[in-house]
Amino acid sequence: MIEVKDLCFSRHDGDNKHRILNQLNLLVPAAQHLALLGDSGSGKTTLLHILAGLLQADSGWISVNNQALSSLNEPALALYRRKIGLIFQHYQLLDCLTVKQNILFQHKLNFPKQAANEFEPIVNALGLQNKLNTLPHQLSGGEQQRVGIARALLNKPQIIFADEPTGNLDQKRSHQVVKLLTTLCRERGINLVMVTHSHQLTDYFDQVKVLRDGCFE
Ligand SMILES: Nc1ncnc2c1ncn2[C@@H]1O[C@H](COP(=O)(O)OP(=O)(O)OP(=O)(O)O)[C@@H](O)[C@H]1O
Repeated sequence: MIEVKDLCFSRHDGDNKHRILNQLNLLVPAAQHLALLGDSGSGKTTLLHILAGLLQADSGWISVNNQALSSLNEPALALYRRKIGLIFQHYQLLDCLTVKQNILFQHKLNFPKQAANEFEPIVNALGLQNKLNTLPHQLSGGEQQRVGIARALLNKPQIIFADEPTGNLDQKRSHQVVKLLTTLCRERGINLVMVTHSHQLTDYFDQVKVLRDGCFE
């Protein structure tokens, strides 16, 4: 569950202060899925980064699974970030590693002593079983994004934040990827917050919010 109250965040551009998020409120109940829309520059990525513990809010209150983010010190924040999955528009795969190595990489870093038991079911669900020894540049955009989703899911995240994961895909592939992502998250009870520019993809979500002038419409 994600709760946000009166969240404010500004960027400084020289002497100018630019308010990006202004008294923002949000509630995403446990296991629910939120689609986050808004014009370019409206602050979607900024909000995602604050919720992921990558940026610090100026003021306001954020609670994720009953844990107040502002109360976490740096080691606790690092632990928090381990429990979330991040999916990016540009996939962020390591080009010198195979698909299998890419999917396992973060799990090995986060849980060096644990077996990746979910590897096979996740790879099969995403239809990647025949691509495991392939390098990322030999894959289509949709396939690369499925590798990004597999990598995020393997860490057994409580929450996934996805920043325009279909930004580089055509309409058909976008629907395939979002359908897979939402289905796999639902099966696992994972909260999902996905930034998108596409209103056509919002049918897969429980909630749709549009950012404008620093708060939701
Ligand atoms: N590192 C930064 N330094 C200064 N300003 C920034 C920085 N990153 C983003 N901004 C500004 O903050 C505002 C919100 O940016 P953000 O990336 O959150 O928007 P967005 O809604 O995700 O946009 P898009 O849909 O184009 O990705 C924009 O005006 C942007 O120019």
